[in-house]
Amino acid sequence: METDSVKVDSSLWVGTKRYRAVLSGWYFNWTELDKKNREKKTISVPISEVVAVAEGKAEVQPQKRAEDTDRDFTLFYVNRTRGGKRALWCLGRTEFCCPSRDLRDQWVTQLRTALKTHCPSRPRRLLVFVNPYGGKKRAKQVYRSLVAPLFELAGVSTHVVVTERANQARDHILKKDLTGFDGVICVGGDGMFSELLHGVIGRTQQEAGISEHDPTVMLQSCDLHIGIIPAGSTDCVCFATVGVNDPVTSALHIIIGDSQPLDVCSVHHHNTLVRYSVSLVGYGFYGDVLAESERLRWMGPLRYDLSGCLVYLCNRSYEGVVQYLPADPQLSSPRDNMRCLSGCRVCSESTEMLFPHSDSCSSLYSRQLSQYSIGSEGEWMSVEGRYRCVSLTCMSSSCPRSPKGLSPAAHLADGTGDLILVQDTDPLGFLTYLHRHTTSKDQFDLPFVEVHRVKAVRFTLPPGEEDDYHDEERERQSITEGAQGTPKMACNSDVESYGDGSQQYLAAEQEEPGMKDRRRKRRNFLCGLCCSKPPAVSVWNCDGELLPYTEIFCKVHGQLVRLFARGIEDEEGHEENKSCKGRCVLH
Ligand SMILES: CCCCCCCCCCCCC/C=C/[C@@H](O)[C@H](COP(=O)(O)O)NC(C)=O
Ligand SMILES: Nc1ncnc2c1ncn2[C@@H]1O[C@H](COP(=O)(O)OP(=O)(O)O)[C@@H](O)[C@H]1O
Ligand SMILES: [Ca+2]
Repeated sequence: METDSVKVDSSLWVGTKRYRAVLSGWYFNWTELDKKNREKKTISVPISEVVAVAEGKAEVQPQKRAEDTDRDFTLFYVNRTRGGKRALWCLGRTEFCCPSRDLRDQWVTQLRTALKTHCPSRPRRLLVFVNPYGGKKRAKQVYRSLVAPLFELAGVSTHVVVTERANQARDHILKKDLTGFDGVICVGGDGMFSELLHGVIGRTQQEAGISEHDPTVMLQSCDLHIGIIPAGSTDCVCFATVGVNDPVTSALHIIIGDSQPLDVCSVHHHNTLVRYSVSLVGYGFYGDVLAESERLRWMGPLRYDLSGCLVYLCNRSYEGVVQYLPADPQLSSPRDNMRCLSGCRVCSESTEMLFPHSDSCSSLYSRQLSQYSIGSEGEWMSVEGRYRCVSLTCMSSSCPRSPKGLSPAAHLADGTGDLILVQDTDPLGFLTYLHRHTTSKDQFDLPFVEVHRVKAVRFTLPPGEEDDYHDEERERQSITEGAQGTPKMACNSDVESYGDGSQQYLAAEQEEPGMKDRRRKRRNFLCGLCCSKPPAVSVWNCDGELLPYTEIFCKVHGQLVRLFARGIEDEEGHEENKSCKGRCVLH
């Protein structure tokens, strides 16, 4: 077959030694001397992981570019090393010296041709949003020092926007001309990623003429890829889709054009879309932790540790009615210990059901497909009780704080989410549950914890349970109504239409000034430690944003968006590359 034919086969100097090098089809293989143990070893780099080929003895930093010698060329490629437990990617660099200039030109031309032939889907132009406000407030510096030089080396052009306000990135993607961009990049944390997610999904539905407010609608999957350069506090989405929150690793996944489909959960209140989520929709503990942490943002990532302790000490639980639509248990289960790794079988089988190639549906296929559309089948289940936390996660939600994640066997792209119900229990029991997120012990193997793989969830308050948050909300509405005379339904107050007909959703943080303060006061745990009447109602944490509603309907949309990633690589699968250690440049 043409692609397996040898393109170039010659001897080349690598360092002071001359060995054979072969470029054939998908791989560039060469031999070099391992300096450490002074023995020959063969390096094999897939063309798909070549970052750049440069004439001469080239360097990454433009200012250090060496002179162009006419018989040398430099190869830059993905090199895997170890960073603790996780496989980090870094930029490998090897200089080759050819016997003649012609042979050098032949190598460079053939390598560049192979790149173009085998990697047509690599991004050439990216729209980059940098959030100077999130995490340790180092996003600009991280981008400038670690990422921009790699994009330049790889010939990727960028338009960089350093945001000046919340939701600027979302609004830009929703309304500006995106012609010519092959992807959008978030330099920040989960909250910043969520802005790009809302922009890309909203834009795609706008262009497809689909109303996002209809909870039963099948959303159009989005082609514009999203990349994440981790520079936030939790960086859960990056960690769960790449396996590590390292800017260079993520930049290399973006450059080589990896593509990882991702499930997205839509959150509705009555007939209004409130938010989308890819990691956590959490009520109770995680909601209270987020609410409390907003006050402590000046602490950076540590704010979650302090607010986690404060919320834990308040020992709160909340009444709720949870209805859920179970996914097909024959396909997978949250307890089957099948971690979702790069090339995951469960996710690739779901692809067949979510996006069939053939029109003719086999009976099995049509039965399985139906499980992905809500409403026409399946039995809704309903439970009611008092819960420490109710969490819905479309993925493992692993993060540096919890390397296994909220649900270790959840899948990135299988069209389902895992619903975790932690019933009210004694403080020690709940601490055990939380602590197991940081150990290898099974956090679901506790009597007060249940987990279900689901396609949809509805949360409501038990009849008669007062929802003081909604009372405040209605009070706010009546004030607004008085002022404007036009009745504003609670569920429409979050939708404000712009002249161009596009609908913007006022995310929680854009609600009326003062509402957040009232909510925070109600939730302020320092005073709450002693307050006699704890709030009956918690608040929802949706990927790091607080939701302005308690009663919500969540639905999982399989593989709705795509990230520049490939899932978590199984460390064992790349033994041979460990020997490349120490050849990395640009730390
Ligand atoms: C006694 C030991 C306690 C350890 C508890 C470990 C809990 C694991 C927490 C995992 C949370 C993963 C879900 C991610 C949510 C993010 O979207 C959100 C916002 O992330 P961002 O700050 O925007 O990067 N972060 C939080 C903590 O709500
Ligand atoms: N320039 C800005 N000023 C203030 N807030 C911003 C800005 N840019 C983005 N944001 C908001 O900051 C929030 C937190 O950003 P994120 O990058 O997730 O940091 P962290 O991980 O620390 O929460 C996001 O919800 C985003 O909407
Ligand atoms: Ca999933």
